Amino acid sequence: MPLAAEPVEALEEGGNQQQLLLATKGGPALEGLVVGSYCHDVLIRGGRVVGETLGGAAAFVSNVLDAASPREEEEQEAAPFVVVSKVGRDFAYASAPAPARRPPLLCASPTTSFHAQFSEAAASAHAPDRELRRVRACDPIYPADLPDRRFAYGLAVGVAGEVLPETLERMIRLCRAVLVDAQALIRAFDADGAVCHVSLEDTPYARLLPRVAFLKASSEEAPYVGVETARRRCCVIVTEGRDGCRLFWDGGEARVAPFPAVQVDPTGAGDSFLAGFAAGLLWGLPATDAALLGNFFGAAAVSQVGVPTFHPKMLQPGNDTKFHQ
Ligand SMILES: Nc1ncnc2c1ncn2[C@@H]1O[C@H](COP(=O)(O)OP(=O)(O)OP(=O)(O)O)[C@@H](O)[C@H]1O
Ligand SMILES: O[C@H]1[C@H](O)[C@@H](O)[C@H](O)[C@@H](O)[C@H]1O
Repeated sequence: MPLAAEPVEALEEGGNQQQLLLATKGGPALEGLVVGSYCHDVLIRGGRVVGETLGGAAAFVSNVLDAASPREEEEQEAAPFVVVSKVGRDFAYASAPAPARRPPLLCASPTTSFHAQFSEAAASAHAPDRELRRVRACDPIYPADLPDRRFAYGLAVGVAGEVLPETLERMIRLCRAVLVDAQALIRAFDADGAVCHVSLEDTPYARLLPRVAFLKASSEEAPYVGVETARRRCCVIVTEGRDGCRLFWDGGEARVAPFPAVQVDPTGAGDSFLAGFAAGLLWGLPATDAALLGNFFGAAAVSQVGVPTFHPKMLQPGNDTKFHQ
């Protein structure tokens, strides 16, 4: 499939409003561009550190895109996508599978690091179950850090404001269709590094929305995205934790059911969802079916601590799709 020289309208006109023209349809796999930094995650419960893991949406996304790429079992080749990520010399996970396959750019500043403070109270499906604090921040990702060539699709998945507006704009120019995680656009940090949100409309990213194919937000982020305005510019997906997700587009919406899971760590659920969704579109699925694949990977992510390990059998037909501890 030739790549468009200019950004194209990602949604088909008329007909199936949610079908993104991304699929390979049996042709060679299409190259993607994932932009967002790997980070260090420290998990804290009751004032005690209970885990230290590789984090950053780019790590979770890479993991899912590789797992979901259709390959012969004996073929060890990774899925075709590039990750543009920045870390410091203190980066502790250079040999973990995702960064080892797609190494980050090294900076003089330290690796972005988050402390996730989990509440003891059982969280509802839609309430935040952790407070995030950014304790260190690596450099932003600049437009010049992106490879100078065309990509079939792009995923803007910053965690700490590293995907600058001008970087997203360059992604839109380079990629035929761009999928964006709202957390890359609306996160702000108070004096202690606590994550808070700003209204998308008040950011320089807002004017780029009509050139974005899909915008994913968690239910906590959705009010800051302004779904009613955003859905007129692109397709908006709101993830609702254990309740699955909803898709909103201009003139319609759909709810997509979840997969049952035993949640042990919610980190990366949204990232894994978005990557599963993108993989579904690459498989040629309509958006609602792609969202079901997103729900599958979201459920898989919460069932393990940190970046999950997927067994190849998980994606085989007839697999029992319940995720247990
Ligand atoms: N407890 C759960 N059981 C089943 N599926 C879940 C559960 N939690 C999350 N998911 C799946 O993962 C998706 C994303 O989860 P969620 O809405 O919590 O995103 P998020 O808040 O962005 O996550 P995070 O910030 O932790 O990465 C959901 O739409 C759902 O498909
Ligand atoms: O590793 C996690 C993950 O990528 C989450 O999606 C993000 O919200 C956190 O900030 C990050 O620390």
